[in-house]
Amino acid sequence: MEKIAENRCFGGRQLRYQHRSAVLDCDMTFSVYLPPQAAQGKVPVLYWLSGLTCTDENFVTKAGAQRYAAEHGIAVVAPDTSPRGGDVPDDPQGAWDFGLGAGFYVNATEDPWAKHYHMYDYVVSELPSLVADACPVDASRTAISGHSMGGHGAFTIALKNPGRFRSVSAFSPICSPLACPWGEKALGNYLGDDRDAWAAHDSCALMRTAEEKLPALVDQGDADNFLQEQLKPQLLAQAASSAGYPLELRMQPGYDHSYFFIASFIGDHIAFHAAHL
Ligand SMILES: N[C@@H](CCC(=O)N[C@@H](CSC=O)C(=O)NCC(=O)O)C(=O)O
Repeated sequence: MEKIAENRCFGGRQLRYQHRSAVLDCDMTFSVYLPPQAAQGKVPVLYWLSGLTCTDENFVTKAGAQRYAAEHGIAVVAPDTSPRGGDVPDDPQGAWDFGLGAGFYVNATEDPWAKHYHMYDYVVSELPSLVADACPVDASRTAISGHSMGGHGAFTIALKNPGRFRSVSAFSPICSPLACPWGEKALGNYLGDDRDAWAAHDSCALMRTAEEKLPALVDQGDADNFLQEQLKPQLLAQAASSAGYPLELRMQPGYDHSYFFIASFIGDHIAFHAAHL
């Protein structure tokens, strides 16, 4: 693994690494913010999963998270959103909602996607091991968050890995890929036609049977143009209510789907995770 960038930021360091991924069979890049406290010893860590079309850099350059991560002494890891490289297949029509930049945090089982598209294993296994080797983080104090497709990733990964995370949050998450066009396209292609296989990556389905109940926060803008057709937070609220899951869903008036929304509330999310780390 090679460090390819380092910038001083709020007394800490914003780092970027490149490495060969065995799980994805391609070269990958990820970013880590280390707060000033990391100079003295291990710090808790927040994994951030980005949305469709993003690389590791969107969150790092647009969310303004470093100020709050420095305040609370939390490292923040931001991976890319899909495998990358010339031999990684993309959407045949070049659409932005599938393929490159749209790995959906699952392990594809269908060709031609199955060779590289294993973002679930990458985020759950390979990446934490690389981070632990390179950075002073305390893996026993880990939280996860994300935006849109990354909110789906954060919730499904937290729900599928009890004991691993202390808290989970999301901005504008895709709440049920079983029930929206983005999810149907991605999971249909990556996992095939069997919708039972999709349910293993659906936050609502997973929440209904969850044994571990993590502190959970969701922010959703009510002026988000993807709200009705793709995101459907009411489905997550219903699943949480029927399962007795402690989800706080905050509808934020006038906010859209952009990083301006994330930047407005990322401080709340980092404080929320800090309280549980
Ligand atoms: N290019 C698209 C818009 C795509 C978009 O809005 N992507 C979001 C995530 S959407 C769900 O996963 C995003 O985070 N974009 C990156 C950014 O920096 O804003 C279009 O043309 O509509």
